[in-house]
Amino acid sequence: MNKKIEPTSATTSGKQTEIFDAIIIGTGQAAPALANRLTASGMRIAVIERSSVGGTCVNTGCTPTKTMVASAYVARMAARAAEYGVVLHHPPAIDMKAIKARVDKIVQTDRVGLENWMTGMPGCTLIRGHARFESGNEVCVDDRRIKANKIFINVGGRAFIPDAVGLENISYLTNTDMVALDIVPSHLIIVGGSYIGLEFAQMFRRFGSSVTVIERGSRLIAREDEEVSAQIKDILSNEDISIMLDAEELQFQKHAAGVAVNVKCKNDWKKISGSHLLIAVGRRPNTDDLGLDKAGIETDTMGYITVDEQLRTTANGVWALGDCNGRGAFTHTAYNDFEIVAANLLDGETRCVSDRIPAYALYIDPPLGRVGMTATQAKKAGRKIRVGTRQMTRVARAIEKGETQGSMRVVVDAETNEILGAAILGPGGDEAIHAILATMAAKAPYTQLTHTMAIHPTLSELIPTMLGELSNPQ
Ligand SMILES: Cc1cc2nc3c(=O)[nH]c(=O)nc-3n(C[C@H](O)[C@H](O)[C@H](O)COP(=O)(O)OP(=O)(O)OC[C@H]3O[C@@H](n4cnc5c(N)ncnc54)[C@H](O)[C@@H]3O)c2cc1C
Ligand SMILES: NC(=O)c1ccc[n+]([C@@H]2O[C@H](COP(=O)([O-])OP(=O)(O)OC[C@H]3O[C@@H](n4cnc5c(N)ncnc54)[C@H](O)[C@@H]3O)[C@@H](O)[C@H]2O)c1
Repeated sequence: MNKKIEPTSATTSGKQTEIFDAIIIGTGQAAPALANRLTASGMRIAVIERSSVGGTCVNTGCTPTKTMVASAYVARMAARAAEYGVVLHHPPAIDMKAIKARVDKIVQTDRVGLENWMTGMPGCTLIRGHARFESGNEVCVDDRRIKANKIFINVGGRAFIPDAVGLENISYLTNTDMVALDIVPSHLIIVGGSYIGLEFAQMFRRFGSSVTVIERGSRLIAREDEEVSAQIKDILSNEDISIMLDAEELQFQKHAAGVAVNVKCKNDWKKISGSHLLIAVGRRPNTDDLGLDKAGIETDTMGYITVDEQLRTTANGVWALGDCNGRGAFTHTAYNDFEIVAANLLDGETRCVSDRIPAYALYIDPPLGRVGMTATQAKKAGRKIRVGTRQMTRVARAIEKGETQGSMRVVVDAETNEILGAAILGPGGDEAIHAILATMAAKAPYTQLTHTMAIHPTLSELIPTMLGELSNPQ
């Protein structure tokens, strides 16, 4: 049985102050693991959460969306069943309430598991409410005042809502509303053609919605190389998702169908109407209501907390982890922030945020796995590069699976043979990319992979082949 360690208390200006060894604000993706390490080292800690334990990832981000992506994949394969010689006697239908029930069950299991884990840690007190700094080492939660010499901020972010004509007069959805839907919108209009917009676009198209994506840029998911953006556009267009690029200006109005959007694309105004509108144009950090000024914690103009390489803020004894520090916007970057802070604080190491190799995936189908630099970024950084590519139409496993959209690309430093980055857009691309990530982390030359026997038939077996056919230096 866990032994509970109680906080001590002191009285400051008539108000009882509870004293802990450490405070964690927000139960994002760094907090639970950090709480575990801190309490295991004997500290008494307070963890403060104003909403659902597990934050964005568990409740309104990765977990519900990837659960929905799985349902959307089944819907797609059911619709394509005849191509595989599988005869369905009735056309497949979508039961959105059942999809939502599956999502809710998985989310709840994760959330409750995390909550039980944290409340079961000896010396961990979970406080419900909104935390605000009173000073560099004091935090208020409603009428409770708590103090600690170490404070960790893991407050995450929320959907950014742009200033746009008419938006204040209509109802719109964010990622939080999307994962709570138990109906299929007849026409979903999505503003924003990046991670959130594209994942929801494809899944709701597969559930049966008409979908229009409106993107301000001249291409989708513009952080990627142009060829990758173009292939992603083709994948979505092939499923009859309508895509409007170069949307310089938007105006919103109520409409009998739900909402109308006037879109100015290259000086030409177009009007579309739909039943539902999703705003997916980025995130903003939850730092505007934290009282950071009282603690001397600086932010940039967007509200991201300024941190150094070890994630220390400008206030002594205060760290910021996860999306709120602007150094990453993924669950794995938040978790890596925990690993850096815990290693430096508890294990005597000096790990830095710049040591990590950028890596992420876009969960459309097929998924895009990404590591390191794109070819464009590598060239901008002044590197002489060699590029390898292979289309999925030339990958045996993709052909056998009937999933030949996409390609893989790798960027190698022409002088050092070091792998600088890669993109795998294809079935299992989110998993296969890890072989390249591990090779990069080991700082091994690309020839390490060309000399490794791979398993047949896999997508990964073509990585050495692709590396054996690199372009001339460019
Ligand atoms: C739709 C969607 C899909 C995503 N899919 C993926 C994916 O597939 N893979 C991936 O890696 N990333 C994904 N992300 C991003 C990922 O969810 C975040 O990067 C991740 O949750 C990291 O968050 P965090 O640790 O910074 O905090 P969060 O998870 O945002 O949690 C912060 C917590 O702090 C609490 N809080 C805030 N302010 C206060 C306060 N003042 N007092 C008390 N509590 C407070 C909040 O209630 C919240 O619970 C997705 C995001 C979205 C929106
Ligand atoms: N698979 C994943 O790991 C995953 C999935 C979802 C979200 N996320 C995280 O969530 C974060 C937010 O994702 P996101 O897609 O909302 O934001 P984003 O910042 O990645 O992209 C926003 C997109 O909206 C466009 N845009 C901005 N203003 C616009 C306007 N007025 N009209 C039309 N288009 C406009 C931008 O050009 C851009 O393409 C990401 O940075 C990512 O880290 C990750």
